[in-house]
Amino acid sequence: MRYISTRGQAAPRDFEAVLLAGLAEDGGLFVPAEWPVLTPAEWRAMRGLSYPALAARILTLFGAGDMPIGRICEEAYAGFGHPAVVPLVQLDRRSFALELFHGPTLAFKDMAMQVLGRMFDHVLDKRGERVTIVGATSGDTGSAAIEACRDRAAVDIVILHPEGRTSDVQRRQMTTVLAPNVKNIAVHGDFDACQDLVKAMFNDAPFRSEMHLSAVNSINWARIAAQIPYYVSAALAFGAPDREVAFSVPTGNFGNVLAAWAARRMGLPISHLIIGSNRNDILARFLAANDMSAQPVEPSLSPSMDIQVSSNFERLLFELLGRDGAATAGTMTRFRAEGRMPVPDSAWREATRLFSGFTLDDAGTLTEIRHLWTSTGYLADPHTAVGTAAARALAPADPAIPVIVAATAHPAKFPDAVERATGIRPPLPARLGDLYDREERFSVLPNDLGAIEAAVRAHARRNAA
Ligand SMILES: Cc1ncc(COP(=O)(O)O)c(C=O)c1O
Ligand SMILES: N[C@@H](CCOP(=O)(O)O)C(=O)O
Repeated sequence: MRYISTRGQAAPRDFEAVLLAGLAEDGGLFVPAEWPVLTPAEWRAMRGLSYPALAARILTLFGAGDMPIGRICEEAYAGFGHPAVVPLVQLDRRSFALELFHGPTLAFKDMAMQVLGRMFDHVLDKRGERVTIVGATSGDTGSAAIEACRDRAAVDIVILHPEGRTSDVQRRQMTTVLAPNVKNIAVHGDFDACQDLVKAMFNDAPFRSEMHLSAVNSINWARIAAQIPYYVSAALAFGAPDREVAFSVPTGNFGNVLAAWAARRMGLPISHLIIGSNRNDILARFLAANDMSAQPVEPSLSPSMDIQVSSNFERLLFELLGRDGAATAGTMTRFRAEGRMPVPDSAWREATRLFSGFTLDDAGTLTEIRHLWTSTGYLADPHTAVGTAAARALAPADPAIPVIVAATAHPAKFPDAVERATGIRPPLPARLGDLYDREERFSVLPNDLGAIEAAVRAHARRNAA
């Protein structure tokens, strides 16, 4: 399997090289040169596989088979808190929660990150190399990445989070990990600023090569690849490939729903992809009226989705534009310069045939958490609640199609919102019971590339010494 850049100017790579590279050197994102497409018989043959075996099977299709991928997946999911890894919970007659938060940091990011940490170990050990991972987080990627990379011999990791804009639990999950290879930086700015800083570090060629930068955000294709298996697992459980399913995905950076799109591109019968947004609803506005215009990021009760520039949209755009790298590069450059993405009408119409978007503000989110609790006894986190409300509002007309909602975080990560809605303060699992007593360690820096690069360099040098 070879990978090409969405901007058409980077040399094709294999899976291992894409894992290490993160962002392509032309500023684009890596995508498979050709999509693997499975026959109905091949999908059916996956029924009954354990989740780790299914994940290994999918990742092999994307070129990860040169690694000991079976062992990596077994180990990655061994510590999850549910025997099914990704259990399905019925919410009402036709909607179901696909719980993706049974990993160590209680959010769906663990699903891929536990695999990526082990992949990095394997590849770096084999090559005798060392990398510096830089990542941006609105709250969940950071803790999952730190948990997956802490104490790994060949990895230094620096995570940027927007100062004061995560939940306390999210921040503490990052800043209380005192492993020497981990550094947390709170940036004066929002998530988009953090993500821009990460991309700017990658686009600074001398710095990138000096530091051997790697990425754990979903700009890294390996993240998307490792998020595809749970869509496959859920669809198979409902009878795919012999029955259609729909997914509702609370969305920010567009990585999770892009993984669902990829599963469909591989031949899984997914009839609809419903995108749930909080008040930062650039994607919903795009789908409603081809209005992809970035506005200032506003804090919400679902802080992990407080994002306006959804990185992975570029991968979908590339497909909508007929895999034309020059057109994708031009569109992205104009978006960056003008804050508005000029998507051709035909491409927008094609997107709306599959995707639909729904916006839920904070009041609606609290109402939805309360409604779920009183009507079904299900305690949802605010992100998941955006997804369940979207599922109800935009369910496909055909009642035979089940709607599967990606339940992306454990309610205990957002106890204030859940308590406001239901009066119940969900407790953290026992292993995190002392989170509020642990020492926190992080730096606070301005939104300034020079300052951030200096901090990354100092961190990497200290650990190399
Ligand atoms: C809990 C939670 N839900 C939803 C999202 C949005 O997912 P994505 O950024 O892949 O669209 C995030 C952040 O990524 C998250 O942490
Ligand atoms: N919501 C995310 C934002 C980063 O998303 P990613 O999927 O690109 O890593 C977070 O929690 O940090």
